[in-house]
Amino acid sequence: MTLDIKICGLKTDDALAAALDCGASHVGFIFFAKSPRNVDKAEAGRLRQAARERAKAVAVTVDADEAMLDAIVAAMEPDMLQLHGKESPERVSEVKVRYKLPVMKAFSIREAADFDAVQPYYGVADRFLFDAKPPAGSELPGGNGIAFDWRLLASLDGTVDYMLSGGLNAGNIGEAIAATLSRGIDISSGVETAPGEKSPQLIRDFFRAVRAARTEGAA
Ligand SMILES: O=C(O)c1ccccc1NCC(=O)[C@H](O)[C@H](O)COP(=O)(O)O
Repeated sequence: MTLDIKICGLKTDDALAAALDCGASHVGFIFFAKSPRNVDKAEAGRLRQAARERAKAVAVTVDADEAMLDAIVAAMEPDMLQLHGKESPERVSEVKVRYKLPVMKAFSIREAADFDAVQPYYGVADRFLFDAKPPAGSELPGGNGIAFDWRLLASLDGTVDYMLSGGLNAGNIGEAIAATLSRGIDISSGVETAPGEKSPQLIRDFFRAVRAARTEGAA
């Protein structure tokens, strides 16, 4: 089974190049002013050119309105939209129709009951992203570098297409892959030296750890 790998919160040419050279399937750009990973629309449009034909460019937004989404879509021509706020199923549908793009809907998970919120989005969102619930006081719905209990994912039907996210890094990705049926993984702060500062070396280390875990799992 292939495993999609999304490197999120990219802002620089060297980090993007490392992600693409390592074989990232998805590269994410954050449009959220309070995030240290927030990127200017035009800059994201410039950066995403390198990803064409190599990886899917994902625009990550939080409860964005039409004006903001229109501007992002026009400036960077994403391949996918990641909705990381409290967007309702109706809103996800509207966004899909308006932009004719696949939508990945993010959910914050801390306990089993958090998966109850996912049900109304089946058949609406194209993919799910399960991330850890932000810690108290965090202004960021994502990118907090904390993991949730992956055993909770066992309650999901095996056909659910999701990306596992939250607090992944080269040290724990082997355990994460072994513990879940995830078809995709998503990482941000685990390949940073400081909030928003992606490290090409940490990106390479992460991919090396993924490859080692997959080889081990296949043996
Ligand atoms: O990363 C951010 O700063 C961010 C801000 C607002 C909404 C979403 C955000 N990130 C979304 C992602 O897809 C991250 O990769 C995901 O939350 C995992 O982050 P991390 O735990 O740091 O690996």
